[in-house]
Order: sequence, then structure tokens, then C-alpha cells
Amino acid sequence: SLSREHCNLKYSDILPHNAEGYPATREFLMKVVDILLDFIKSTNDRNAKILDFHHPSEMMRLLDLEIPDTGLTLQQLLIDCSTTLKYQVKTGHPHFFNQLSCGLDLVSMAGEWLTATANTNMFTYEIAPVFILMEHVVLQKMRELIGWSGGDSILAPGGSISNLYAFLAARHKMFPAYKERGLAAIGGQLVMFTSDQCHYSVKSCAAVCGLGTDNCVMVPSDERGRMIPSKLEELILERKAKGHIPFFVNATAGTTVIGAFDPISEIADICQRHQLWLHIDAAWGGGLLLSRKYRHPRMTGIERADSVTWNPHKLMGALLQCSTIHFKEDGLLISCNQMSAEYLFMTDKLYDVKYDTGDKVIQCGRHNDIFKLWLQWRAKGTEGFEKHMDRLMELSEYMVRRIKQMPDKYYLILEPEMVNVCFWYLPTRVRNMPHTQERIKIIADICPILKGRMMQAGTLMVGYQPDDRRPNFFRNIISSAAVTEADVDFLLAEMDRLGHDL
Ligand SMILES: O=C(O)c1cc(=O)cc(C(=O)O)o1
Repeated sequence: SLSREHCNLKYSDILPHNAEGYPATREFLMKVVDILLDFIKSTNDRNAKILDFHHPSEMMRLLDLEIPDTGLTLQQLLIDCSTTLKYQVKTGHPHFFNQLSCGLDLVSMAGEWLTATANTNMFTYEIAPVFILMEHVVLQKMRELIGWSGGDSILAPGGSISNLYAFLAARHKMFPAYKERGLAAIGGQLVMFTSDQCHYSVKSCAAVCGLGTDNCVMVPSDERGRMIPSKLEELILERKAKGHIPFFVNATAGTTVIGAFDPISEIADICQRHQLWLHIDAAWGGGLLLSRKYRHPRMTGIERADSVTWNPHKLMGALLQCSTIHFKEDGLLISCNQMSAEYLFMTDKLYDVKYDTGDKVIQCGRHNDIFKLWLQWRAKGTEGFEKHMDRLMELSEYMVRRIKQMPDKYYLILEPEMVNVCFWYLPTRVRNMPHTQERIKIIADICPILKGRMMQAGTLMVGYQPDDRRPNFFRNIISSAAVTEADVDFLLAEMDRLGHDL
């Protein structure tokens, strides 16, 4: 807690309100940092719980969230910070396998601290000169890793918006007059294509941009979750025969649930034949571009795409949020989205206004999501990221081997292409049953119960979900740099400890 002389102070006693308030300001902030360091320590403590679960009504009783009429003391704010983190899920805990974005990279986090302190907007070079230049350097490096020279990129507030920017640029490329004249400039029904395993944000583009989801054609995938190219071509021809206008194909590099990779080269051939825009949603799989061992065959042909979404906040472990969208052709983003707001994007500035990015996006204000990635890349080097990707894949391969060593307790649903390990847990009572639909129903129905036990125990978090071809199953994601083989062993033992009697 704060020293006696400062513990009754309020926000008005520290900077900027009190010009003499630096000592109190410093002490308050250092106490906040102590609270954060305690959280970081327990996040990395395998004996600490990942979460202290309470249902929302109970949680409200445990918290004091009310908005006061008069301001509270700095001391109370410190208590508020501690209580907040006490009930926050530790997504950086080595036993947190729940999402595609896991882990707490501390250099990236330090970057986020600086970002918050710099508190600037990314729409103009004028107020973010260093960060704008960092975007140029990092995004160019990422385009080189895709296999392009030139082109253009931007950071977006998440993969869904990155995919939307690709859609908008594709439509603008084919129908530039749409920007001024709207649908009248198109004179026909636009149609887009994506696999039935794609991220829902792709389908959402059809709704948001007025195609209607009926005109987002879901292409069947094979038993490994990969888009079937011949089906894609069939469906394109079918729509053309109806007089529709196919214009956009999304291929997924790393699907959300099973981590499948669509066959890019074959899909690119079809797009070339039919003059369609090829977007690759590599939000999840993009990190593997950094790995010479795993890039091929998963990402072979990615350089043939017209646009690529790649989220460093997923496999690369940059802190949330860090999503990038890359275009092979330079100039498209700006011509598509430019509104030339004269109060921001004056063209008579003293510097080269091509460094102003605000007019490239449909947003105005844009958060600085680059520094935490740039600093992390400075810390790891490209070779450090490659080692990181290879390590995550190696740990997933280890988990598959361990699951195969205990076929009585675990049923591997399919061989993973990346770090998504999909399986059923087998409680004692089904271990002598044949793997029939009857058994599948039982082991699917226990997923939410076993997940509930994990969360009540607070010792483990592994995601489950149904997909389009099977009921609930567990999907384990190894995307945190904190995970070791021992943590995989813990996961398999803990699920059995919690679930054997289900
Ligand atoms: O960034 C993430 O952690 C993330 C994004 C998704 O769209 C889906 C998931 C997921 O299914 O875990 O995670």
C-alpha cells in the first residue's frame, strides 16, 4: 500500500493535475507495477491456479464495480487493481490451452506498457513518427516472408477486420466505381467462396458488405478439413451459369478448430483461370511462414495470393491485439478507402504524406499495435521466432505421441497439421466399448462437464466444441511459449484425474 503521506491522495493530487505531484505519481505507479509483477509471477507459477471461477451473479457480489459520484483514493484504486487481477483468467499460465492466443510474452508486454504510455494515434506520421516507420519496416519484412516485394499492408483491430479489408479491396479492384455509385456500378450479384471450415468472419463479410450470406458459398472440405478444389471450381461455374459474378475466394491457412490448410496452389490455379481475387486467411497459420521446417507444404504457393491476413497475436505470441493484412498490389488500400478528410490528411504538410496511414482504412483512430511486435522481434530475431514456431509444433507432435500411448484414455480424432490437437477423453466406463456412435455420444456429452470440472478446479483449461461433422470434442492448442513436455503430461494426467469417473 501507499506510504502514509500518500495513501489518502486522489487522482487530482498526481500529475497532470498537480504539477508538484511527481513523487506521489511515481509511488502510485510503482505500486501498480508491483501488482502487475505479482500477477506475472503467479501466471508463471505452475502451482498457482489459472482461474478462480465464479458464476456472474456470485462474481458481482465478490467485486465492487460501482461507479462512484466522488472519486476514490489512490489507495482504493490499488485495491481495485489487485481485485481485478485476482479474478482474471491467467491466459499466460502454462496450463492454459484454451484459445489460439495463449501465453504472456514479457517483452511484448513491456512494449505494450510503452505503447500505453506513448498513447498516440496511428493515423498520421505527424503524431506517431517512430511507430509509423516501425510499421513500414515490420510489415515489409512480413510481406517478404510471404514472398512478395513491394505491396502494402496495415494493422487492423483483429483478424475479422483484416479479412474485411481484403474483401473491400477485392471488390474495389474489380469495381472501382462502387465507391461512388454503390450497387449500380456492379449490375449483378457478387459471389464469394470459402471452405466450410473457414473462420466465421469470412462469411460475415458477405453480411456486412451487402452480398448476403446466401452469396458466400461454403465449399466442402475433405476429411482433413481442407477445401476440395474441384468442388470450388464446380460451384464457381454453377454461379456463373446463373449470371452471378464470382469475385473473391478465401483460402484458409490454419483453420480455427482443426488447424487445416487449404491447398493453396490448386486454389490459386482456379482463381487465375476465373480471374478471381485470392485471399488467404492465415490469421492462425501465418506464424509458420517463419519456419523453414514447417512452412512447406502448408503454405506453399502463398505468394500467389492477392491478400493475406496474418495475426502475430496468435502463434507468434505478440500480445493482443496484433493483426496484419497484406496486399500484393500497392495503392489498393488507399484508393479503396481514401476519404481525404482535409482536417487530418492535408496534402500540404511539411513531410511526405504517404507516411500518413489514416486514409488507408475505414477506421479513423487506429491503435498502436506495432511497437509490441517490433520490440518482440528485436528480442527474438527472425531465428528466435523460427525456433519458437518449431518448438510449438514439436510439443504438439509430442502430445500426439503421448495420446497414442494411452489409447484407453484418449482418442485422437485426426493427425494435426499444426498445433490444434483434437481428441476425445475416454472415461473409465467407455474404455471397453467399441468406438460406435453410441460411445461418441457419451464422450461428446461429457466435454462440457469435464471442462466445468477443469474450471472449478482452476488447474487446466482446454477448449471443446462440435464441428460440422462431429459432436463436442476437445481441441488443445499449444500456442504459449511457456508450455513444456511436462505441461502436456500434466494436461493428460489432470484430465484423467478430473474425468475418469464421468
Ligand atoms: O485470437 C484468438 O485467441 C482466437 C480467435 C478466434 O477467432 C478463435 C479462437 C479460438 O477458437 O480459440 O481464438
